[in-house]
Amino acid sequence: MSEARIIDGKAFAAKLREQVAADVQALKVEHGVTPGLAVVLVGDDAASQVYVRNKGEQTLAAGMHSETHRLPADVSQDDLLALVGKLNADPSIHGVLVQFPVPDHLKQSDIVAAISPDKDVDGLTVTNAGRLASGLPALTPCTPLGCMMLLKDALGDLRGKSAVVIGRSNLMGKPMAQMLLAADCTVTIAHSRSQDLPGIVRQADIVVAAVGRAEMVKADWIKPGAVVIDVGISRFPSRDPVAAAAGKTRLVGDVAFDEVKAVAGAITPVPGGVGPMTIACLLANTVTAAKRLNGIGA
Ligand SMILES: Nc1nc(=O)c2c([nH]1)NC[C@@H]1CN(c3ccc(C(=O)N[C@@H](CCC(=O)O)C(=O)O)cc3)C=[N+]21
Repeated sequence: MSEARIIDGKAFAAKLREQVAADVQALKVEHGVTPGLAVVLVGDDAASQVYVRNKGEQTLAAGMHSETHRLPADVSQDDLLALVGKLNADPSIHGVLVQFPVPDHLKQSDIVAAISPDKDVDGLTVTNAGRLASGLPALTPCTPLGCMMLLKDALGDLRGKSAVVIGRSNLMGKPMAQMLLAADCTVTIAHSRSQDLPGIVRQADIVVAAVGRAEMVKADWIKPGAVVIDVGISRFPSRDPVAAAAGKTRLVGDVAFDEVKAVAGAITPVPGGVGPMTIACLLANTVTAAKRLNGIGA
């Protein structure tokens, strides 16, 4: 058995962003529409600051309109919902995203519910979850969408494959399972309460790990040749003590990469796998939303 192919999510995401930029250019020239994304950040969580800055930069680089709204950590639910309402009504904005997590006094589900489903580029509203589950045109969550693109690239046809999704969050596990099902996979959703998780995962041609437990998925869980997609991102202090003292972190996925790559057929690394796809898919979803809001075929 040879070593797994390492799936280069960073390169794939760069190509997808080029495609998005070309779509944006065509929308501007042919329809006079510039897709616009508004990101709302509450408080000053360090990781969120980095993600939101990256989103803004990549949105601009694709030729789109970008707005970042920074609100204080103690903002009231009413003030936050008022901003979401304003963005829903703003014709220059086609995508509205509230960065999570939000401080404890705010209710995530109520915030999501306030976002117009047609501008819900995170695909988190009940309306979009229902559309996805019903096979209707939807805006779908960016991370599972990126995983599907990588899987289709790695495997071509997914029909009839056995897929195991580890994790059942609304943001990742559930929509991932729906997308795999729509692609005619035989889908199992496993989670922290599943009995014999290793035994379940060993059946899979496709493993998507999205539990948020560092290096939980081991080599002896993997059927030889399986495609392994690692969605986990855990942060630890850098191995270099000097860098660690300066606050540098290293990212670790849900998969024990070094051992699993000896068994798998293909595997995504962390970082450089699914993460970059998430932001590229956010841009793609914003273009999709802009087209639909303007009645342009999409
Ligand atoms: N409303 C909302 N929508 C989100 O989509 C959302 C969110 N809130 N809150 C946080 C999570 C996390 N997330 C990531 C985006 C990009 C990378 C990414 O680009 N990761 C790089 C590394 C980045 C680094 O070095 O920190 C990689 O994996 O190679 C990771 C994670 C989006 N999220």
